Amino acid sequence: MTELEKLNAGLEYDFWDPKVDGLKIHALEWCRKLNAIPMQNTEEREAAIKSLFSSVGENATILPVFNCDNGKNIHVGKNFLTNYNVTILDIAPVCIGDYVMIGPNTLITTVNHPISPLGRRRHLGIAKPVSIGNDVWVGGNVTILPGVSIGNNVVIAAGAVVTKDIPDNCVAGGVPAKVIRNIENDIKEKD
Ligand SMILES: CC(=O)SCCNC(=O)CCNC(=O)[C@H](O)C(C)(C)COP(=O)(O)OP(=O)(O)OC[C@H]1O[C@@H](n2cnc3c(N)ncnc32)[C@H](O)[C@@H]1OP(=O)(O)O
Repeated sequence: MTELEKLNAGLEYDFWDPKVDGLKIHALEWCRKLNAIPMQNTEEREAAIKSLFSSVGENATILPVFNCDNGKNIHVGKNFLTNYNVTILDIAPVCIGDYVMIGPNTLITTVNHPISPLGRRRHLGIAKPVSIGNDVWVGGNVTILPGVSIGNNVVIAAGAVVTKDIPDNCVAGGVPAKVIRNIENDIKEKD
């Protein structure tokens, strides 16, 4: 198996492998372009977001500085908003629904490194997908860890570290994040 095949199979891979490392080039180039486009050039920014991501719905707003690791592993629905300094390490797929807002300085990471120092000296990584449902507000300074699924109609409180799945219809917060309270979904068909 090549290192890329191992990565895509969810196995440990060598992140120094040139083909694995090469995935960053597209992201670095398009993040640099997107971050440099003035905010008032809406159409140019939307075109850059489309080039950066695998898929994105209408009305995407991404404030600078945005960074990601591949871009083509990011799938986003409509009405997506990220505030300043959001980072998505999309070594594995990151699937985000409709009407999702992400607060400043938030990190979504799909990648872990071994706990063993020998594994880290061998530059091993392991990637697991992250998914976020519809109508989710992720507050500022949140960290979402590899393999986590967040349901629909969820608020992640500022500063949370989300280590495990979060169900639908709740506010979750803390380190590690736990459900703080359940909330109603007041969305109707016409909304
Ligand atoms: C897209 C953007 O740009 S977002 C802009 C950036 N803004 C932010 O990041 C703000 C995020 N907002 C928060 O974190 C808010 O505290 C909210 C939305 C989670 C408040 O949610 P509510 O359900 O109304 O919480 P409420 O204020 O009633 O507090 C409920 C409990 O949760 C606790 N709590 C509230 N916020 C947090 C938090 N960030 N972390 C941990 N616990 C929290 C409260 O202390 C309280 O605990 P208690 O019952 O023991 O007293």
